[in-house]
Amino acid sequence: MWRRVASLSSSISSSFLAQTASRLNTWESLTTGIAQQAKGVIAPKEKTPFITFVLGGPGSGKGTQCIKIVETFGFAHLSAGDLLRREIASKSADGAMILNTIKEGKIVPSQVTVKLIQKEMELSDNHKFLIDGFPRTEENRVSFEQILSEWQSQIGVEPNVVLFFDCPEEEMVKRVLNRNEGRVDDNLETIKKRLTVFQALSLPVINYYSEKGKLYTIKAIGTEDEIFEQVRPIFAAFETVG
Ligand SMILES: Nc1ncnc2c1ncn2[C@@H]1O[C@H](COP(=O)(O)OP(=O)(O)OP(=O)(O)O)[C@@H](O)[C@H]1O
Ligand SMILES: Nc1ccn([C@H]2C[C@H](O)[C@@H](COP(=O)(O)O)O2)c(=O)n1
Ligand SMILES: [Mg+2]
Repeated sequence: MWRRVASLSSSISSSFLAQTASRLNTWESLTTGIAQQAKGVIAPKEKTPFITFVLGGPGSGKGTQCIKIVETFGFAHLSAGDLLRREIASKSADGAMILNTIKEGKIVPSQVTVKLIQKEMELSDNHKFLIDGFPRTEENRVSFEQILSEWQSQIGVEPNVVLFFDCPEEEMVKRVLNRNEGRVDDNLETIKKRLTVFQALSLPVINYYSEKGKLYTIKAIGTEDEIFEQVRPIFAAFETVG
């Protein structure tokens, strides 16, 4: 059940949580018996959320494969990096800090990133979420789980699926340097820092989900289509169950 069980997190504004509470209560009422009686006419928002985290080093192909997953399985794609870049572009209060952090190849404080992700989830009409490039650190992971744990929800505090695109470093570097999208972090100096951060801070998160039995490791070399053929059966299996 989507129910408030604890005091509100100090890191998230009360008005934001009030909006979320209202939305989640809607989900609660509609995912109970009443909704089941109305089977067949349930709008996507009324379904239990299905959360996929998409992890992997810089240039491992997360964004590329997310596009294919969206096309094939109808997920909403929330890229943490894209949300942060949008903050920079909109010149928001955190924009300058985010830009400097990204240029340095470091990780933006979790409260900033989690807030952006939560807002997008709340605004989405979809119930299936691909959260790309998040959680990048244990701090990211715990921060997101804390938000979820404040609600006694049907989804618990964990993602349904965690994808890990496992790619050799030299291939990731090659891809990032060829990306040509004008990103401030697509240069050799920043990539080296991002790879160090990935090893030190992101691999522990990947190991955590491996121990939880949530991790699906994809060998991220070969053509985009070949890689997607490893991804497809993971979601196809959930479609059959759901
Ligand atoms: N299988 C592949 N073979 C060759 N190039 C690829 C492959 N998959 C993606 N690319 C290219 O590599 C670059 C990086 O891919 P993508 O942006 O999807 O990576 P990412 O994991 O999202 O990286 P980041 O974490 O930096 O956002 C892009 O230019 C993309 O077109
Ligand atoms: N959870 C996250 C995700 C991203 N960032 C910052 C740091 C990354 O280098 C940059 C780009 O992300 P990408 O597009 O490669 O997924 O954004 C972060 O701080 N925290
Ligand atoms: Mg990406």
